Amino acid sequence: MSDTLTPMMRQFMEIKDQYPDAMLFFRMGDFYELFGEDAVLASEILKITLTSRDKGEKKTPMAGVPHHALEGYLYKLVKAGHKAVICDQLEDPRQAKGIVKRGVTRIVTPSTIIHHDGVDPSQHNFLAALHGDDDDICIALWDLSTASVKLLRSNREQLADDLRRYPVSEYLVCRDGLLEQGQLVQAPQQSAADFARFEHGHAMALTMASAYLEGTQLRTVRPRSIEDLSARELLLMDENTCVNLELLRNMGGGREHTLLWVLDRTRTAMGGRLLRDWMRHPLYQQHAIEQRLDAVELLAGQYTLTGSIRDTLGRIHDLERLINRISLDQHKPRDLVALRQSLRFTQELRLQAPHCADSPLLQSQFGNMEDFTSLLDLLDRAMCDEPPVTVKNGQVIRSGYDAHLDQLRDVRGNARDRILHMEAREKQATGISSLKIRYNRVFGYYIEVPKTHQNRVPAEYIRKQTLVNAERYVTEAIKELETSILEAEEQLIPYEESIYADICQQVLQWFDPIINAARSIACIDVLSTFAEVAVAYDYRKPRISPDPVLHVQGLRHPVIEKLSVEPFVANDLVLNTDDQQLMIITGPNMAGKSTYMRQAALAVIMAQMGCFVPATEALIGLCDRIFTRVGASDNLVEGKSTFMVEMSETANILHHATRNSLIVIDEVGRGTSTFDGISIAWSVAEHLSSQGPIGARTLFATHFHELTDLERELHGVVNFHILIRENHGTLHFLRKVAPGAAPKSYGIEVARLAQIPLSVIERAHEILQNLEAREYSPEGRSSVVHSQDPPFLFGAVEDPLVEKIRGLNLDECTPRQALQILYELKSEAGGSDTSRGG
Ligand SMILES: Nc1ncnc2c1ncn2[C@@H]1O[C@H](COP(=O)(O)OP(=O)(O)OP(=O)(O)O)[C@@H](O)[C@H]1O
Repeated sequence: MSDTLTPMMRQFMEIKDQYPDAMLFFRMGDFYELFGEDAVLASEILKITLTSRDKGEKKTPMAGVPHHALEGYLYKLVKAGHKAVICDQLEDPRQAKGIVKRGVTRIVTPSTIIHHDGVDPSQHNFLAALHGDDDDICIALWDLSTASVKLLRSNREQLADDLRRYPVSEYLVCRDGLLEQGQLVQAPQQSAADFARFEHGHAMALTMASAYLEGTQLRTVRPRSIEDLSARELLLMDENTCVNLELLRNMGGGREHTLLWVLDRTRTAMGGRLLRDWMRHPLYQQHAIEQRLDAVELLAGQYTLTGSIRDTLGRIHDLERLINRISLDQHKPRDLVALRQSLRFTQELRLQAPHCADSPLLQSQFGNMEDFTSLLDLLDRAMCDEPPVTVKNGQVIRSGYDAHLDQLRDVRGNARDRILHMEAREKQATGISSLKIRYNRVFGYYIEVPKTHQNRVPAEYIRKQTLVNAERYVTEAIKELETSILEAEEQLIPYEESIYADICQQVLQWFDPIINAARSIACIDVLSTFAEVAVAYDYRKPRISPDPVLHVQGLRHPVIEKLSVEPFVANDLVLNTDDQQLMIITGPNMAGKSTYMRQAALAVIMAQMGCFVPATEALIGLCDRIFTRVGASDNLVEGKSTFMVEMSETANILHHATRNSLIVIDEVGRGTSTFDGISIAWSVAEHLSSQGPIGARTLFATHFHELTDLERELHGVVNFHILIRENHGTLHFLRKVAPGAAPKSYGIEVARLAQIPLSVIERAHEILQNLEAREYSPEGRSSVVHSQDPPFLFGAVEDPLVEKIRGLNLDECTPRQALQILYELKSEAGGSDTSRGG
């Protein structure tokens, strides 16, 4: 290290050397300063002024941010992919002998930023730790800001898909190659004792995550709740299905026009996060679902009660994150004020418990909220109403809370009065009316007497300084006064800080009750949101059945009915695993096939979340999984063609669906030749049918009319179509689903609607007639279905080979000639045998 460095820069370099890969924020007075390359980079990313430091060493670039604005800047840096190290002053600079002692207090990475400026209130912010081999990967998703963990299991094939569903901002892996963006960390030798109750893989993943977090927080970090999703009975949906149904995100990745967009009227941040959890993981347990539905029913039926519950909820801050910030020592005095307000309204919420006695779920949620009277009493007595941003500015603790603090404030606050009082006393005692008590930094307080009154100065005055026109003195009394004022000033802030820290400690004794209350508040928020939405949009309570049935009357699509300019047309739906197990749905493009099928899946998801459904009546048989094969979006990023995506999605369904699943197939086999496509669609339908190995409730939309023949072939397959009225070549979409197959496909009419040139439309009609002439056998059965005479797409064009065969006179051929002819024919047809004859 260079000898020319100042002691402070030497201290900086020593710390920086330990964290070469991070940007070091070095506390100096009211600023956090960055030096060297860190400063240059920070000035670019944070748009802050770059200056330079030029004290005894060569010029060093420097940039700084005010300490009170640190969190916002950290958030920006971390978002830009950097890691920040915070180095604080560990002692009061006024007390410091020589250079102020400094040390690293925390390290900030994407998953460890917990300040409200830096985290989305409606989302978790997870660190994902992965442990295991390709076949069995155990994952711990740890949200430091809420002290909660979710455990999942996955495998190599599904990993990316499983992780995509959660807001993860950092990944840890125990071995290379497990996940591309994962940071490699050393696998633990053994799991931490706290996690020993979990099975090995999860215990190891938890240990990896806790070691990493403790390394950033420089303190013990423990989760307060660990939920093992792999052990819960939940309705499973892969990420594809969530995207296809636009549950939380629309196809473009945004929140607009999703189911979440319709449902999210939560009033608290905690409720917002829980709603997303419930949407990702609807239940698969009749009793638990019914408990939620009963709670929603009670709330939906009591308008005034629910209104007042929701008003109260609206005043509760993010208790979960507040208490975690306090526990990780990253809080401001205003957080305690927010906590106080939130607890006050939590108390108010508790008063509603008796009105919710008929719902066991609501009762248990209210039961989990402790009485916070004594904590509130402490916060009321201790905390000012509007404390400043930091405790360093004082005025955080209310007067009357601590007698000594009041006394110190008194001494400082009354200093001016006491001086004026002393001045008046001295004037009177000496009879010098021009005597003044003044202050300067060299002498402190002193008495100034004009030269003209020197003869009246009492003997106990001690001369300190002579000016041209005046003399300055001190007295024992003035020294005492000064000492008490300065002492009070010096003691005041540290003393107030110590009281504040003590209050935080007392608050932390309530950590568990506050977290429990936060979770209950979240649950009450979501249930009352469901109630509000049910009333607002006329959703009804579904009945839940363990049998694989789906009977819905007047079913609507929750999103489209809100967006549609035309009145939404409701439809009925009956599905079971017996006589109506697989619905083949036909109808022109734009008729409403996708909408009808998606609304069925959404109704099941909503019901199993515990939400009422957009229907007049619904009997929902529990679904273990929902599968969708929808649309044909190229996944070029992953290098898969439209057809490949279609086929992988279909394969996934065929491998994993059970009799209790719900399957939505919106066309399959489109991205290949017609015959291949029909054949694939046909055999997929057979496999899914009740005669096949799966037999799940299935909605199957197709433009292949051939598939409607399945109704005659397989028990349980039923044709439905969407009604259309055709008037002089113009199509009217009636949106009504009716039994039977669509009479025709109307593709060309829809093409006309889309403004395809008339000449092309007319030619298409001609070609269609050609095709239709050959499509059906004389008995009216599809030729494709029965593999007789596959239709020629463009009329009867004779193959020259056929012509040649027809022209042969076999009676005049020797066997050798016949063989020769056969070789020739084969070679013309593209075969590779060589002729042996002459
Ligand atoms: N029941 C309904 N009531 C009112 N409008 C509807 C209804 N169903 C569908 N629509 C409207 O029609 C549009 C097209 O519907 P949808 O995408 O379901 O058609 P589709 O038959 O699946 O078409 P394609 O075969 O081209 O995929 C929807 O975006 C919606 O605006």
